[in-house]
Formats: sequence, C-alpha cells, structure tokens
Amino acid sequence: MIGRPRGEVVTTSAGDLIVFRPRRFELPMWAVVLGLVLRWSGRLLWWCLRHPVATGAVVLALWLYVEFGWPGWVVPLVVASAVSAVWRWRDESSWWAWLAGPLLGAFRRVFVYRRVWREAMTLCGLAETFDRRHVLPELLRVRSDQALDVLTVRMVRGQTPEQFQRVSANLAYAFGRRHARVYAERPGDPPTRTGRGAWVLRLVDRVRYRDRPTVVYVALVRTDALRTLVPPFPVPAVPDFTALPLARREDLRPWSLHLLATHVLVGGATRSGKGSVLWSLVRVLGGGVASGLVRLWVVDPKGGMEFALGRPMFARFACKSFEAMADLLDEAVTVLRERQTRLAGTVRVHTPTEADPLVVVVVDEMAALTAYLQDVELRKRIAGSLGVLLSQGAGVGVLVVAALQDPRKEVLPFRDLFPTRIALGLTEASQVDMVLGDGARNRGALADQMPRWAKGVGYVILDGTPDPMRVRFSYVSDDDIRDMAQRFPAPADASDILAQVGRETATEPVRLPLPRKPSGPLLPDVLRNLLDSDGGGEPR
Ligand SMILES: Nc1ncnc2c1ncn2[C@@H]1O[C@H](COP(=O)(O)OP(=O)(O)OP(=O)(O)O)[C@@H](O)[C@H]1O
Repeated sequence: MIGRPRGEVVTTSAGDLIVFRPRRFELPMWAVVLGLVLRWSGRLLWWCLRHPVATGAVVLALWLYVEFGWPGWVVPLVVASAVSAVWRWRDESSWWAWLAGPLLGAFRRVFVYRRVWREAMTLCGLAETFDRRHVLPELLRVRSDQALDVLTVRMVRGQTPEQFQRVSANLAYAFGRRHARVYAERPGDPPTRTGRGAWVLRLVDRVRYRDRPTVVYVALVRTDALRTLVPPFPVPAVPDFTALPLARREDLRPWSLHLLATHVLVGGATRSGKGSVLWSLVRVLGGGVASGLVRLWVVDPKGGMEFALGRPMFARFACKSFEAMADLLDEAVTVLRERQTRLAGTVRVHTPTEADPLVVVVVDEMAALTAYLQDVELRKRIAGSLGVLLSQGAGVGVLVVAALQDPRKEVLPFRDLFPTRIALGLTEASQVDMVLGDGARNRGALADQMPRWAKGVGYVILDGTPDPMRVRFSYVSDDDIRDMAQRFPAPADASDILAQVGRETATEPVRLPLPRKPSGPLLPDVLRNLLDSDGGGEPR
C-alpha cells in the first residue's frame, strides 16, 4: 500500500480491519489566502454594522487625519474636552447620563467585562451545555454612572433571573467587586417627560423600558458610595408623604420612603443604626410637625435614652412607665376608631390636613413591649392595641413605625402586618428573610454580612419590585436633634388630638328590617296546642 499516489481512496486490511483514507484536496495557496481575506472582511463588515458609532468615529478620525494632519485630531479633541467640562460643570447628572456613562460603559464592557466573561460565567455556574456546545449568557451592554456598572445580560434559553440572583456575590467577586445586585427588570423608573418634545421621548422610553423577559440586569458597585457618612437631608416645609428622603442609594440618588397608608418596620442588630432611620424620618417630617400636619407619638422603652432629646417635637411621649405606653397605644386606637366612624362612607384613605393630622406612632425597641414585658396583662393589652393599629390604622392615617432587634415571630407576632420593611445589619442569615420577606436574601439582601463600618446601612425593598436595594440612612447627630427640636416644636395643642374624639357624633348606620312574609308554624298543631296550653290544657 505504501508508495501509492496520494488523492486516491485507499483501503487496506490488517486481519479483519479495513482502513479508509479519505481523498485529500490540495488548494492552491492563493485560494486559501483569498478565503481568509473574504472571511475576515465579512466579519469586519458585520462588526461595523453592529457598531455604527464606533465605526463612524474611526472613519471620521481617519478623514480628519487625511485632510488636516495632526491638527485635525488635536483641535476637535480640545474643543470636545472643553464642551464636556462645561457640560459637567453645569449639569453633572445629564453629563453622566448622556456622555460619560455610555462612554465609560462601552470602555469597561470591552476592557473589563468581555475579557473575563467566559471564565466568570463558567466559574459562577451560569454556563450551560447544549448539543455538546458550551452556551454562555451574552453581555449585551454596560451602562456606567458615578458609582455603578449596570450590565444587561441575555440569559441562556431556560435560565431565570433567580439563578443569577443566587450567585450575585460570586458575580461581584468574579469581577473584582464587593457588591452586586441582580434585577429581573430594568432598575429605575422611566423619567417624567415634560415640554415640547416630550411625546417623542415618551415613545423612546416606552421602548427602552419595555418588558424584556429574556434579559437580566446585574448592577456592580464600582465605588461604594455608602462608605461615607450621609449628612441629614434638608427639611421640607411641607413633607411629601409619598417621597420622604431618608437615605442615599448606591447610585448616589436619594432613597425616599412612601409613608402614606403604610406601617414601617426597621429590623437591625444592636448598634446597627436603627436610631438613624427613626431620626431621619422624624427630621423630614419636621416641617409637618411644626405646622400641625403630622403628630408624632413616641414610645421609647429605653427610658428616653434615644428620643428624650427631641421631646419638643412630639405630641405624645412615653418612656418611663409601661402603663403610660399602653395608655398611649390605647389612645391611638381611640383616634383610629373615631376616624373610622367619621370617614366611613366618605373616603377610603385618609388625607392628612392640619385639622385632621397624620398620626405617626414611633416605637423604638418594640420587643420590650411585645415580648420582654413581665406584666402579662399589660403585655396582652399592648398586643391588642398594636394589632388593631397595624391591621386598621394605615387607611385612617394612624401609622406605626417600629424598630426592633430580633425579628422572630415569638418576639413580634405582627411582623407580617408591616407593609414596608427595612433591614439594617442583622446577626443571622435567616433573619434577613424574616424582616424583608421570603427570598430577599437570595435576591441579594446580605444584611447579615454587614462590615463593622456600615452603621446605618441597610436594605430596602423598592416599590413595585421584589428586588432589594442597599442604602445608607442619614446620620442625625445630637446637635442636629437639638436644633430640630428648637426649630420644629409641635404646636401647643398637639397633644390634644383626643379632643377630636369628642367630635364623634355619628352612630353606627342602622339597617332597616325588611318586611317578612308571615311564615307558617313549624310544629304540628297537636304539639303547638300542647305547648301553648297552660296547666289546665286550655289553649292560651
Ligand atoms: N447613619 C449612620 N451613619 C453613621 N453612623 C451611624 C449611623 N447611624 C448610627 N451610627 C452610629 O452607630 C452607632 C449605633 O447607632 P444607634 O444607637 O442608632 O444604633 P441602634 O441600632 O439604635 O442601637 P441600639 O440597638 O442600642 O438602640 C452610634 O455610634 C452612631 O453614631
């Protein structure tokens, strides 16, 4: 067999083994080179079509160089830098949104994420195998801002956002960061558009913010904006109860609490900064406190250690005797009942006014009232009042804002009655779900892994999405509190809200009885006569 001309089909046998050697075609060198050139040109063309901006920039740069030489590059660069600097100086947020963010994102996409994408996806367990091929999630886009990189990732067919959420910590470390959060929907709300061209922008937003079930958004914290102290927010003259700014978000924007028709639970281990959440809230309500739009009823079972400094702002304050605390809660229930009677049939949700203010019952360390109180009778009384306030108070403007260290059901049986929850640093992983709801820790709320410096840092659940967000609450110092107490004292008659209970005049609406058809006797005549007859057997 050896020495036969090549290019023929040759068979040979060795015992019963038959070997087929396929015919080999030998292409001339020029055809190989031409094929390669065509292939790479096709790829380049496809890339140019997919990246029109980059292609346009390169073409423009080449044209400028050919036409004007080096000055053709230097002059536009200097002009662009000057324009950019002025833009940033005048309006930094739009500069980030429209110029720096997209440019930085494109740069980091190529030089940071694409470089390690395959390795990161495989080692985080997000690569799949199909048809003996390795299939990876696809990195579609990177958008950067001052603090975050938001990666838009197309999932492999069959994957869900939960799979990404489960490995969010791995993803963060895979890309050399400490924190990552995974969102099933595009983070952030569409901006409100006003003015002439608003309808066009609204159409664009409809496309940008459309529901895309095939993609997932991974936000990686590049610069931890929460490492530095958050100064107290300015106090608005009239608080907007739908957006009370209390904290700073990871993307440096303020996080605002929606306080209308909701109760708020703050869970956090000792010294985690629960006080700063409560004081941040008291502070932004200051304007309303002074004008009489808000009444703060404060219960401080720690003997006034936390709240006594702000006493002038509070319409009611109980800190020493548990009896007084139980009375305060009972009175809140009385206000609630009065409002229910007055507003029934008129409105479904109470709107705070100066004549009919929002009552916010602030309870620090709630477990002291619900679990650790020795007096069983008093504990039951308090539990009864709290149960009524939490289940019926939101709609009539009697709200409860409570802080506690231990979120177990035995300690706080009404945990589920708080629609808004905030988790600061906690001691156990299981407590995170107890405070924020099932699955919150899996979705990235690692409140049990707070570093020691992270006082006042916590996780909140954003309105309308199940995804947790990391925020840092403003730090209100003792001096700030003294200043607030001086500037925003409650009106002299603030504690007198119960006087309005005297206004209660309406009685329960009475339902008129409907005329009934006379019904026939149910007992047979013989028995009826027997029952109706007195001793002598005469019918009555
Ligand atoms: N937002 C914040 N920023 C920076 N430091 C804070 C912040 N909040 C609290 N701290 C600091 O953390 C420490 C504990 O705060 P704080 O007393 O509010 O915690 P706490 O959870 O209310 O504690 P406790 O359970 O004992 O009531 C304090 O030294 C305070 O200065």
